[in-house]
Amino acid sequence: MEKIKIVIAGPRGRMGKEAVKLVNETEHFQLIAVIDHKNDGMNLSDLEGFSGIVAPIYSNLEECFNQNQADVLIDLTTPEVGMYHARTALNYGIRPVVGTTGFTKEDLQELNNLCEEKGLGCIIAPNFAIGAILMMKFSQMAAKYFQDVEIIELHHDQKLDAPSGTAVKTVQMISEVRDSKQQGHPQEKETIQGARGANIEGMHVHSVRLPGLIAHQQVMFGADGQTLTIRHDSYNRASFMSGVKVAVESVMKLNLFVYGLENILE
Ligand SMILES: NC(=O)c1ccc[n+]([C@@H]2O[C@H](COP(=O)([O-])OP(=O)(O)OC[C@H]3O[C@@H](n4cnc5c(N)ncnc54)[C@H](O)[C@@H]3O)[C@@H](O)[C@H]2O)c1
Ligand SMILES: O=C(O)C1=N[C@H](C(=O)O)CCC1
Repeated sequence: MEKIKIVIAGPRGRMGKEAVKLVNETEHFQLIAVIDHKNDGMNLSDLEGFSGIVAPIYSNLEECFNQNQADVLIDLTTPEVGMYHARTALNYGIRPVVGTTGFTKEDLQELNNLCEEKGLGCIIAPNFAIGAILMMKFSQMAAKYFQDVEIIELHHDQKLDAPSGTAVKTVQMISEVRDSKQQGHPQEKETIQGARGANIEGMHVHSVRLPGLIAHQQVMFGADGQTLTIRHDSYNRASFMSGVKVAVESVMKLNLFVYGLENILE
């Protein structure tokens, strides 16, 4: 079987390190280069923690793509950088698998259009953990029967974006089945701004940031005399890697834009 040639952007990050390990340990994957805004011209194997993992380091994405024939770009960086990387990859005929969160609706639309124009696949996955995908799907199922919902997402305190990509995706999935509803008391007033969290499509999203956490979300539904809580917890970043693997394998067979791993899992 021909190996899938992969470039990873953000290899020294918390997720990037796990992705390097995954690609390095997967027989039909080949790490051909990495994108890092530091260490340009060095080799990954020269850096602490990557002993024996040979891949040239580029700070310039175009230079990397001009010098290496990649199939897939895995991006695990920051929203602005990730958007630029995904757009550039598609322009080079390379399929992006993006775990980076914080993309806007306009960003997603732009990538969708670019995929159509180029006839290429691209996967944007706000959460790669299979359990998180199920948590979102179960929440979507529950929302058919419970209209009142609040989302509490909890992450480590080094996270840059709020609300989380998973929370935004959960709102989107629930709004596909939930009639619009103004929740809470019609005359409710925040005496301190932000007390009710973010309001996305009429659903309140509360973002908790604490050291000790990794990635967690609970979706709470309420109805007369009962509540239902659906919760998922990631306790380490290895929990995301089976999803990254599936996404890389799937994107090679795709010629369209996919937002959310639930769309490719069987
Ligand atoms: N989809 C998922 O399942 C999932 C899971 C965890 C994290 N995330 C998201 O992935 C992203 C990364 O998370 P993290 O915890 O690894 O963050 P991190 O801060 O540990 O890593 C980000 C890395 O990006 C690098 N970087 C920044 N600018 C760059 C550039 N121009 N070129 C190359 N590299 C650059 C940084 O040096 C850093 O090493 C975040 O957006 C986070 O929300 C998604
Ligand atoms: O660590 C993070 O940052 C995570 N971000 C994702 C999100 O924004 O939903 C989910 C997984 C961890």
